[in-house]
Amino acid sequence: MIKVAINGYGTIGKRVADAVAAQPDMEVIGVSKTSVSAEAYIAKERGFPLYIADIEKRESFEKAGIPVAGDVEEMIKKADIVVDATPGGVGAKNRPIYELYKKKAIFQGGEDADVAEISFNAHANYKEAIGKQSARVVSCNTTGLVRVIHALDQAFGVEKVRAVMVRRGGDPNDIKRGPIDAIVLNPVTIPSHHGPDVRTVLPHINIVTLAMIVPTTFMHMHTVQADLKKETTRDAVLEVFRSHNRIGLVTKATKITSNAQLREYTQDLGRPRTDLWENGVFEDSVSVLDGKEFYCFQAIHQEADVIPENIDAIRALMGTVNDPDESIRMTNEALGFVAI
Ligand SMILES: NC(=O)C1=CN([C@@H]2O[C@H](COP(=O)(O)OP(=O)(O)OC[C@H]3O[C@@H](n4cnc5c(N)ncnc54)[C@H](OP(=O)(O)O)[C@@H]3O)[C@@H](O)[C@H]2O)C=CC1
Ligand SMILES: O=C(OP(=O)(O)O)[C@H](O)COP(=O)(O)O
Repeated sequence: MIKVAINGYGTIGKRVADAVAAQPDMEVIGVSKTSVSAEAYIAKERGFPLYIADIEKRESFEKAGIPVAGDVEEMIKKADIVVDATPGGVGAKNRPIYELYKKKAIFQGGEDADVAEISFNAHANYKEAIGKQSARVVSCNTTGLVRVIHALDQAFGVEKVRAVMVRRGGDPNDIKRGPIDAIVLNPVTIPSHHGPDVRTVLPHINIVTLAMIVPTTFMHMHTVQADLKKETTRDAVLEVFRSHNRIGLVTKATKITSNAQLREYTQDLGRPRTDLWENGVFEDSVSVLDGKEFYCFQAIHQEADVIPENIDAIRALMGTVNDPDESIRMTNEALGFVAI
């Protein structure tokens, strides 16, 4: 069993912990926080040993009825691999301790690309990540873009991509950013950082992205346009998406045309935390004009789509599964999901 520590038991960390616990070949040996909050009680309820960044705070946790297993350094020593899910930029500050104890480490998209040896997406570069000491799972928007661009590139070749990220203003529980009532060009300059971030995984892709932030919390929404190298048809593209295990299709029959309705749908499907781990491509939006111009809308659940990628990154770095398709299958099966 791979011993996994999750350093940062927050929006992403708590989802990664549950996903690790569901896998047949790995276990959570500890999670960490800096202060008592709701997630500390969830970690206790799940039976995950809780470690804390500042051991001086042990009394505050124990007064709150939360047992403390030790400090973060002790957790790191016990692990084979650490998933760092601390706030953006904190991961880079934690890297030296992972290096000190020679622990493999997975970072998240809020870190700069140079935090790790490779920027990771299971479908795009799992084999290049095998055995590496560190990886950065690219952020939710980049994960969503890489999945659809890589699928199109493999099937038809991609000349260039132009995409717009309409990003959520904050996560549902992230009241620090609300209430929100504005459409913020973010950044107002073009391109946004997403294009260069896609190229950390797919360096050959000619891509320009634009981004803004809007008053919603449920999911991001992308418009994706790609010039394909080979002539194709809408049906052929839909077939590629239908056969991809992390690209879902929001079908015409559901009458879903928004992130809110899609969240309701994942809730009714019984997904844990209503998580949409796959891309939510709107079937009716999939278009191929003049045989080579591809367009679509896709919803990206920011809290969820990076979670299976973290699991596959664990297997790749640990070198326990060399076939990306086998790892992806194991991960999806253990999470109990088939792409919508
Ligand atoms: N939220 C999202 O939609 C997405 C986030 N990401 C990326 O994932 C990473 C984590 O983001 P997110 O989960 O939203 O962040 P959260 O703020 O939800 O969680 C951060 C967690 O890290 C803990 N923490 C903070 N500092 C330390 C420290 N020094 N040592 C140990 N633990 C610490 C916090 O504990 P405490 O609360 O007790 O302080 C909290 O549990 C970021 O890089 C982000 O960019 C990527 C895709 C989507
Ligand atoms: O939108 C996201 O990152 P990205 O736009 O850099 O891909 C993630 O959801 C994290 O966003 P946040 O930094 O607003 O929490």
